[in-house]
Amino acid sequence: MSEIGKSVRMERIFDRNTGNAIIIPMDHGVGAGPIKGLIDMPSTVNKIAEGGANAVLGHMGLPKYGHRGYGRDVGLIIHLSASTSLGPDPNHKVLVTTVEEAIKVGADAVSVHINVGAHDEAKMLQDLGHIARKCDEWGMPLLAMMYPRGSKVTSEHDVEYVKHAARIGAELGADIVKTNYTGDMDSFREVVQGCPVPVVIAGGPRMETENELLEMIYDSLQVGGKGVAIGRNVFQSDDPIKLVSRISMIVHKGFTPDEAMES
Ligand SMILES: CC(=O)[C@@H](O)[C@H](O)C[C@H](N)C(=O)O
Ligand SMILES: O=CC(=O)COP(=O)(O)O
Repeated sequence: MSEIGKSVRMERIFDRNTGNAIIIPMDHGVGAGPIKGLIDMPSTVNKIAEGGANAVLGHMGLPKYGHRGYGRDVGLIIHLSASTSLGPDPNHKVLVTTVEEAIKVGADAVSVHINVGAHDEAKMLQDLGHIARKCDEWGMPLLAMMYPRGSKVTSEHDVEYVKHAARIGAELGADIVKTNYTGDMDSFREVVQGCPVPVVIAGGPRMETENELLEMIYDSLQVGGKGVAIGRNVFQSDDPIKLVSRISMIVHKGFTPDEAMES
């Protein structure tokens, strides 16, 4: 029975025609505070929705303070993990919301953040397994943000670490994995081929140019990536509506970055 629920909800995150997704995380208010783009949440959500995003992702405060009650509908992913930049170890993510609480606010999916290689990796892995079981029980899709981070991780974009982190997410029950792009198509192909669930790429800090962002997105799709989960690069851009629409041309219509930029 719960498999039906997962299927129905997944279609609110992934376009049922293209099988790809544009997810815009807006959970930074916990980790980093009220940063640019996250002051007027309903307004930012509306720009993202009007641009053509499939879903927004955030903590419980997102529907509480960001629900619009108007405009184009988008999926809602409730983020269950948290840490802050003020804490002794921002890599130590703890669970602050339950799957049941996410259901009560209308979540179409939930997400957790796992830093593979971090000091508290063991607890985060336990949390991933626990939430995965709960999601299976409730028919709730689980997006796992799987980042290689820790004393043994020399580069967060190294394919050996990234593909390992992505595989962990799938094997421990995630329905979707979000992780870093590895910088080139050949290496990212290894990440996708080693992960049996859809992989979407993270954005990270602001890129120098919009074209650089669109190129990364386009390249990831050429080797099997299934979309994006990009926050700051979108909601801190000068024109989020325009940027999301360009990302949509690439993710859902197969445009090249040049074609999208010309639109
Ligand atoms: C911003 C929110 O958390 C909600 O409004 C979600 O976006 C859900 C709803 N589908 C919407 O599109 O407004
Ligand atoms: O939780 C944050 C994300 O999922 C990614 O946000 P970013 O701003 O694209 O790094």
